Amino acid sequence: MTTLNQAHCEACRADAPQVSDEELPVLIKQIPDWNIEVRDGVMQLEKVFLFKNFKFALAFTNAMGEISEAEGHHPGLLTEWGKVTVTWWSHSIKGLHRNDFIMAARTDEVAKSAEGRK
Ligand SMILES: C[C@H](O)[C@H](O)[C@H]1CNC2=NC(N)=NC(=O)C2=N1
Repeated sequence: MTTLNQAHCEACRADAPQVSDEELPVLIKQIPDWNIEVRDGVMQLEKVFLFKNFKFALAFTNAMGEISEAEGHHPGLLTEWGKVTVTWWSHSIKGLHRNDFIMAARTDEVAKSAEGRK
């Protein structure tokens, strides 16, 4: 079975199913440091990554842009001095899809090799 951080996103179709109540605890266990937030009724995955300064935060942001473009699935990215807040959800279904868990795991992989982590 492919682990989340080696998987790839499928196309975001408007009729795709959201992650079920049964799948959610199984998937969230695989990305242990991510939080579930609900904003305007939309369930999202969120995690804050800390860096030594803005330059390193911006470099991580740009690296996230690269993998997002490659996968055709994009996060919310709040880039501040010393930290980046990454938020994943599927706009097309206004909630969480397996793609979001894949990209959260891929985000952790990018962060592992990012310079200037705190
Ligand atoms: C046309 C384009 O591929 C779609 O709008 C993609 C772009 N990136 C996306 N990213 C996210 N997070 N959710 C989407 O539904 C989504 N849709």
